[in-house]
Amino acid sequence: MKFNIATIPGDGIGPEVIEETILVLNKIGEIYGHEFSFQEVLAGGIAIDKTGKPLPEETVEVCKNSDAVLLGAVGGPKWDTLPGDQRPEKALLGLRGALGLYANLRPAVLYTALKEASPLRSDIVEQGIDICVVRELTGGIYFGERGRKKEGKMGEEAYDTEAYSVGEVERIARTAFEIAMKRDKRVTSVDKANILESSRLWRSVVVEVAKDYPEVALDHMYVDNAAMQLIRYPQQFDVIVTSNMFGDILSDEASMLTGSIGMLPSASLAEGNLGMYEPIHGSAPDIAGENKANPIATILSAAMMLRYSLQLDKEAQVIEEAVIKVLEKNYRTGDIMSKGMTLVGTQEMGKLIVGELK
Ligand SMILES: NC(=O)C1=CN([C@@H]2O[C@H](COP(=O)(O)OP(=O)(O)OC[C@H]3O[C@@H](n4cnc5c(N)ncnc54)[C@H](O)[C@@H]3O)[C@@H](O)[C@H]2O)C=CC1
Ligand SMILES: CC(C)CC(=O)C(=O)O
Ligand SMILES: [Mg+2]
Repeated sequence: MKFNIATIPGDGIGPEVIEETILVLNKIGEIYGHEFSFQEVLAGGIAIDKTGKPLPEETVEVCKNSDAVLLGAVGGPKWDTLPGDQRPEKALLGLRGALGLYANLRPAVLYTALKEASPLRSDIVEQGIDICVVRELTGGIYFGERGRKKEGKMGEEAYDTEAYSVGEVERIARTAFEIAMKRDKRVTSVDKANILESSRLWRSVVVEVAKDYPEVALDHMYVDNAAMQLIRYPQQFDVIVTSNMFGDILSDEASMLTGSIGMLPSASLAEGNLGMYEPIHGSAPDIAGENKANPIATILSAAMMLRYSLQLDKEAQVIEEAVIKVLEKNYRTGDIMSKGMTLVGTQEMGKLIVGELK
């Protein structure tokens, strides 16, 4: 079959990890007789440099007309002094909004081969970690009203607004319960309902949605406690459903349980089949251009793309198995390196994974 994939390499390590991922997809195409047609488009800092805008209209159009979107990362120090609404990161929010990508799935799985890379106590690590963070992606404080007021009690004030509607919470809660039904049937809803009105609404809507899923055990946790519990005893979590900002923060934390942020993929899903797939990390300016970035998060994001947008389950599994095989052969990028392992760069890791595809 033929599939049209929009690719957005973006900035920093984005182009490096996307390049390896395209090699993996091309090899999958060759083995299974699919044609992946890649159309590269601009977003982020590179788009600002080339067009003056972080998210050109053409990019949105190409993405809307594709079967799926694969993104590296955007942002970097070069653009840090720009006003908030002109920054590269605005492209991400713009794309998520324009494509209606309200559900962000971030699976944190500790591979057996990487147990030594986890910073957790060995008795905790031995039990294995498999958590799915379901993050609301088109609402909350990243999309709320923001601005500045010239006069405040102590001078100029700045504000950002967290707001959620019943409809927004209901659809993300439903996504989380549907996912839990295919897993261990446990949902933890994370909020700050002891303080925030938006969290109180969130909690009441999640309780209502839960009534449609009597087989799923639901509990609630305040976000500060959840941040601590993730380290103390991660096995207590199966599916975590939470708001845009809490999910952003908790998933970076959860990534470390699996060894590195360079391991965690994500799928951002809309109502239909269209989805955007990206590693959860950013553009990592500190290692950009040095062939040091771990491409596995992006390669596993491509596997999620095959599974969720292209319905190629078998091919997705083949990619995931190839990643495991390379890790079992003790190859490591710097972020997951430990004693006795073989250190490889971004490109070598990509080629090793391609070599394991069967
Ligand atoms: N989805 C996106 O495009 C995102 C973009 N950003 C942007 O990226 C820029 C840098 O942000 P940071 O806060 O530094 O977060 P970051 O995720 O880019 O980097 C944090 C740390 O993790 C390391 N790291 C990240 N990905 C890695 C990989 N694949 N392999 C090995 N090490 C990796 C980096 O070297 C750095 O030490 C900023 O402009 C930020 O706004 C941040 C998060 C998400
Ligand atoms: C750069 C932000 C807009 C987003 C972010 O950190 C993320 O989605 O993980
Ligand atoms: Mg983030």
